Amino acid sequence: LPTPPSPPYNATVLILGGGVAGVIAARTLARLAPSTSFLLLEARTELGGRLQSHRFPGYTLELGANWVHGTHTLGFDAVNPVWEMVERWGVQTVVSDYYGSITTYDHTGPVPYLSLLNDSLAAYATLVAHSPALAASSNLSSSARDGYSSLGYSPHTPHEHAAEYYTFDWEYADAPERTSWWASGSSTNNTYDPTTGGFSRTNHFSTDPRGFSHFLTQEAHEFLKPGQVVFNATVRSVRPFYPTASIEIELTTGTVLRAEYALCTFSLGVLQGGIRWSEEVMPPAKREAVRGMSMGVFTKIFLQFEEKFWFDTEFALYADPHTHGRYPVWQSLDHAKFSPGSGVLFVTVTGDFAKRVDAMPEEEVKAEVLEVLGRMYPGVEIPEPTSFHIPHWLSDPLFRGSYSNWPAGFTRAQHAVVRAKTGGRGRVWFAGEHTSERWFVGFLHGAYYEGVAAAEEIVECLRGGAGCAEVMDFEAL
Ligand SMILES: Cc1cc2nc3c(=O)[nH]c(=O)nc-3n(C[C@H](O)[C@H](O)[C@H](O)COP(=O)(O)OP(=O)(O)OC[C@H]3O[C@@H](n4cnc5c(N)ncnc54)[C@H](O)[C@@H]3O)c2cc1C
Repeated sequence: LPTPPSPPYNATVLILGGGVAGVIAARTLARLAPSTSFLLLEARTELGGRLQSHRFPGYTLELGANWVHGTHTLGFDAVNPVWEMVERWGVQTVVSDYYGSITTYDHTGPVPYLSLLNDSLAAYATLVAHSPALAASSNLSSSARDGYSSLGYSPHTPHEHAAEYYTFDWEYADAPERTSWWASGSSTNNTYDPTTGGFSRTNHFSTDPRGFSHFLTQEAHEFLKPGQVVFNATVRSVRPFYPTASIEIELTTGTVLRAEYALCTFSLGVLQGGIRWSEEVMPPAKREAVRGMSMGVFTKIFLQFEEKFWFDTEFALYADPHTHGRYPVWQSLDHAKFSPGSGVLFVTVTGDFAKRVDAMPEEEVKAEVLEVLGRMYPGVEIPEPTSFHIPHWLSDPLFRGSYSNWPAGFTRAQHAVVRAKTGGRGRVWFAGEHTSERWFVGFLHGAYYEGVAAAEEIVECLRGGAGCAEVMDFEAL
């Protein structure tokens, strides 16, 4: 049995947030230091964080993460740990055919421009292939747009812009102008290229009616003991507790919890503006670095119709004549591979356009989406959808965006500050998708590895090792 914490502590370690990073950190603590008491605090009533689903009649929709990006390549060692859990718990997935199953449209209806998509894919492949050389030359400040331009790729027409959007913005949730060339390439290679330590080039899409989060909740059920998780626990402030040089967490209910150590796994968006931090926990240099990174917005808009009237491919790309990123990427779930007969279709928006959509009344968004469908299908009277749903990741105070993006000009040193532990004597660790340098584009596997790494350091610290000692000198920054 775990040793009870000595008064005045509620636990030796408080884990803040029950997404992938928090749950996997808890699992790591339970495995490596089973006698250590910990409490996982989560504002919602379930685990999963940005793994969240919603039901339409007969179909489970993934509002957040939907894909395992990269699995495993035969003959190579690297295996995506999320893929291992997905396989272990029998989560249903199918391979997404991003480039082989797509129909192209513009405002006049179906228009063939797949060759432009292939050009943009080739440009993207060259862009990411250059990232190791950039890292070696320490030339890390260029944007992906600088990279494209220097490689001779520059889209001009709406079709070319749509093709570039599909290969870039749709992944990074932001535009090439605002995204680091080096970091986007490095994260892509570390995920997809087995020859540079990545997993594989396949993307598996969850179709599990229990929700994609099933793998994480099952993993949690296996090791979490009653009383180790507190739901409906929304953290309001994090500060040191001086009498014993430990950490004090105040919930929005006014309840105060104390622990020797804390691990904060809240999203970058929440770190940027959702919590009252004491200066010891969020020194000015760290606050500045946190603000310097950006939180992308990736919003899927779901529609269900009585019956399907659209493309038979998995994906469709729409090129708007005037506005870049206006309802560009469409996915059909009423497809033989997914859920035939479901009548479900969704469109994804990102970046500035997604920010606009997040702030609009849903009826207006619906009207715009139906208007675009009308342009894609000029001869079809577009029916009223029977169900419609938009997740609001940006305005949700528990996330404040979808996943982090590494801006052009943001340095590795600044990122190290975002990740660094604080609290005077190293009492608060930070982990989550945004703290992963190797897999920064908000990947589930980045969150996983960061949860493991932070918990391992805490265990080292508990054992009296170096984990506690090495605290960054923020004053010197
Ligand atoms: C729309 C969308 C699509 C995505 N698609 C993919 C994909 O296909 N594949 C992929 O690999 N990744 C994808 N991602 C990214 C992936 O979901 C994240 O990288 C990952 O889930 C982050 O896990 P985390 O533990 O770092 O953070 P989170 O999941 O955000 O966990 C943090 C937890 O802290 C809780 N919390 C926040 N504030 C407080 C507070 N004040 N008090 C208490 N609790 C609080 C939250 O409720 C949450 O449960 C997507 C994300 C989104 C939003």
